[in-house]
Amino acid sequence: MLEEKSKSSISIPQKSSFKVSVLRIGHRLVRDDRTTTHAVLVSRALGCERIYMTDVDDEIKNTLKKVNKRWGGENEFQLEIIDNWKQIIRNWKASNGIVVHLTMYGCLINEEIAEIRALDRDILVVIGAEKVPKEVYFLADYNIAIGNQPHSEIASLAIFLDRIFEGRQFDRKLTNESMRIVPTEKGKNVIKIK
Ligand SMILES: C[S@@+](CC[C@H](N)C(=O)[O-])C[C@H]1O[C@@H](n2cnc3c(N)ncnc32)[C@H](O)[C@@H]1O
Repeated sequence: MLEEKSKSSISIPQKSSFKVSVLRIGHRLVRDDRTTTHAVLVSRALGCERIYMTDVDDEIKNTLKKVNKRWGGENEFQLEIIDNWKQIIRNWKASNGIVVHLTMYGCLINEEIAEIRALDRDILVVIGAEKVPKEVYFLADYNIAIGNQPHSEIASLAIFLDRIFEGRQFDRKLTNESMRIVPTEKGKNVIKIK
C-alpha cells in the first residue's frame, strides 16, 4: 500500500531487525479491564517493545510490574499511558517507522504481510478498544484486516504479531525474572531464579 514500493520489487531481508510497538486507542468502561490487561500481556509475550494506551488508569502499571517481577521483562517491555495518540503516530512516522492499523475494513493480511515485513522498518500497530476515530484510517500506512469479519483487538493483534515475527517472538528471552518455566510434557515445572 505504500506507493513507493511496487509488489514486484519486494525483497525479503535475510534477517529482520525491525521493532514493534502497539498503540491501543480507547477503553470501554463496561468490559475493558480484562481486555486492557490482555492487550498488555499479548504485546509483552509476543515480542513487542512497548504499548501506548489511552484512557486507562494507573492500575494497569501495577499489573504489568507484578508480571515482570515474576516472569521477567522490565528491561524488554514498557507500558506508557498517553493522552495524545495523534502525536504518537506523527512522531512514529517522523522517525521513519510505519503505522499498521488493524481493522476488519482493511486489506487482507495474507496480501500485505510480505510487503510490510520486507520494509524492515519499525512498526506501530494500532488497535481499537472500540470504534476508532476515522482519522486513524488515513494516518495509517496500512489498514490491515485479519479477515473481514468482526472479532477482537486481542485476537487480531496476536495473529498480526505471529505473522510479522514468523514465530521468532518466542525465542526472545525476558530478563530479570524470579521464576522460570521449564517446558514440560505433563504438569508444571517452574524453577526459582532469585
Ligand atoms: C470492538 S472491535 C471494533 C470492530 C471495528 N468495527 C473494526 O474496525 O475492526 C475493536 C478492535 O478490534 C480490532 N478488530 C476487530 N476485528 C478485526 C478484524 N477482522 N481485523 C483486524 N482487526 C480487527 C480492531 O483493531 C478494532 O478497532
